[in-house]
Amino acid sequence: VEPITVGIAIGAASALTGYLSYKDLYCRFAECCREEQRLNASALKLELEEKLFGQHLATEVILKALTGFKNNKNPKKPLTLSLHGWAGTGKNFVSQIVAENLHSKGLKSNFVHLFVSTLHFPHEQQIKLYQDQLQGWIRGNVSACASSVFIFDEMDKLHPGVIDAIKPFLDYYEQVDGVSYRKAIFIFLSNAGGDLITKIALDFWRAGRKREDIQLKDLEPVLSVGVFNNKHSGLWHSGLIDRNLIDYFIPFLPLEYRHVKMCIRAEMRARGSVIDEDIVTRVAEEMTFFPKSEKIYSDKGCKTVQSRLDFH
Ligand SMILES: Nc1ncnc2c1ncn2[C@@H]1O[C@H](COP(=O)(O)OP(=O)(O)OP(=O)(O)O)[C@@H](O)[C@H]1O
Repeated sequence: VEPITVGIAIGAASALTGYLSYKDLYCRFAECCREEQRLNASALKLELEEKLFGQHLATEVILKALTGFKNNKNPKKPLTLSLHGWAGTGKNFVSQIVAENLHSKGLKSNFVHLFVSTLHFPHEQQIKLYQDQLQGWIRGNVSACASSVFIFDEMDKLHPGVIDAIKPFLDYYEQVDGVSYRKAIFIFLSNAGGDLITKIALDFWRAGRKREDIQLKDLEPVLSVGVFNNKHSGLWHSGLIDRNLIDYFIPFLPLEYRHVKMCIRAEMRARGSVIDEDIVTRVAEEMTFFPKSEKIYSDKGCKTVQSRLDFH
């Protein structure tokens, strides 16, 4: 008998004789919903600090919101986060990091669900159908796993009203039709409010103040009112805002030239390339910046960095 075969046999036997419970063993091979699993807050902090550039507010609020929520054994409502900002500033990127820290398979997990407005809810005439489907889908998934995560991308392209269908699930009810939604997490992504965020960032810049001095209180109230009154935010006159069901409005600041450079270096590192500062500068200089007079913020954030790098 080969030593390897013996090792496997011993491993299997010890597992079966009680070092690992049946559930542990099962969950090594199949994905399990572990509702009580704690969040590794320091790992999430490290990951956000290392990978997410130029977003001190988003990093701080996301960490605070998730640790508070996951440490609470008895939350009174699901966690709802609304992420706002210009294109390419990291909203999808952060959602992916958050998803991976909650369910290790991230967006591929059976317990993480991504809805894209233009893909899943494209027709204005079908709002009623979408509302029914959305309710059924969320009810089914939360019944199967209470700590399910739902991400709604392109909220600004969602017809007003669709999202209000899930309002009862986001409220302070202990149960709705026998299902508790209190451990679920809902994340909304939107470009709405990007103009308000940029204006405040620009005001700070013009006043010679540091970007890192912008505080949540400078932005959050403006953002919630702005989004509520914006017909194209997906949350126009929404009961979710009206009833204070959104826990955090999280601003993503527009990215500057130095952040774009950081994204380029990160992408080179991810590809296993040696970092060549000449290429970094060349790619960064190909990007376009606004406003016209000062050219501070990247029009597309870090969004086209990957494809531009292919040309160098
Ligand atoms: N702040 C950031 N820090 C690090 N990388 C970033 C950041 N913002 C964007 N990126 C990089 O750019 C890519 C595109 O960004 P992402 O898809 O997160 O933008 P977005 O804000 O969701 O844009 P949109 O509103 O257009 O959907 C990411 O996959 C990531 O590689």
